[in-house]
Amino acid sequence: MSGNQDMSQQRRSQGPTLRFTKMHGLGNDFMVVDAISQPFRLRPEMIRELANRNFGIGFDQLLVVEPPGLPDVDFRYRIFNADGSEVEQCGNGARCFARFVRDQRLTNKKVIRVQTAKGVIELRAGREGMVTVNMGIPEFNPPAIPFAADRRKDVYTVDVDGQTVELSAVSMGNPHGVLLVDNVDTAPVETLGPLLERHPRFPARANIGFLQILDRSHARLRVFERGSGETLACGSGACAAVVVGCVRGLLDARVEVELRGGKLVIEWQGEGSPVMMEGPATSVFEGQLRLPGDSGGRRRKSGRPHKQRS
Ligand SMILES: N[C@H](CCC[C@H](N)C(=O)O)C(=O)O
Repeated sequence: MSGNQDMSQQRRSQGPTLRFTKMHGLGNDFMVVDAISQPFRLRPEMIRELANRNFGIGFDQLLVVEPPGLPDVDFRYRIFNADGSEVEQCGNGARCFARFVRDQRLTNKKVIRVQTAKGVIELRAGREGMVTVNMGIPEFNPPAIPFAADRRKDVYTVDVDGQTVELSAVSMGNPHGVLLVDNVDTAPVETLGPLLERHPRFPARANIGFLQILDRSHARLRVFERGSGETLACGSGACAAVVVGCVRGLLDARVEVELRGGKLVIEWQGEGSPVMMEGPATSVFEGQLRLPGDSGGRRRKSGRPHKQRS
């Protein structure tokens, strides 16, 4: 589908129908697809078209539910940004994932273990659509983020756009850069966000958080997300910001993070321990669309099912 064609023009080529649910976590919005009960395979250019808010469905990320690839997990959780890139982690998406698999009766468990591209995370469904996620243990070692530095530091200086900025770097399974700002409302998100997202010192690109600390247990945050631009909320970004604030001695173990779309509660007991995130998951509508004839769950030429990545 070329860039200027919209979904309606594609309806003539009668491909498979795809059922999906539109969801969001504090306004960070998702197309969620059950790829267990329906065949599913989308190329990056198709994901970009579907993510388009004028010609497609419109979303920050596509979340895909697949059968587990490991013995001790319930599902596999794949995440694609609006630019079609597949990534390792999505915190707001994890909460919506937990709500989706229960709403769709794919499980009745309250504690759900899901395999992501970077490990296993645990989701716990609570009351009134609230979900708590064990987001795993943050990683500060530069090669593991990845971030180009000869050794780990709490604060790095990075040359960008003719200036030198101070930022911290951490992985929540996905890479994050975090800058401290006086006021998120006036922070240079639109200018520095895209430049740092693609900065050479982040060889896999990065999500860039702008953190305003109000006191030791309250903060405000805006995030320019890798592959999606600024979103109304970023769960892994809130986790990254809190652990950075803790390591720099500026935040306590339990922090309420105010994002443009609402509030998350983040808890972290220090190095080596996992980050816990609690927040809402909202289901907006269910839909279905006709995919172009050359997409969907067509089996590989050899007739074997689409290879499950390990
Ligand atoms: N843009 C992110 C993925 C989505 C993260 C965000 N939506 C969240 O809630 O954690 C990345 O490329 O690593």
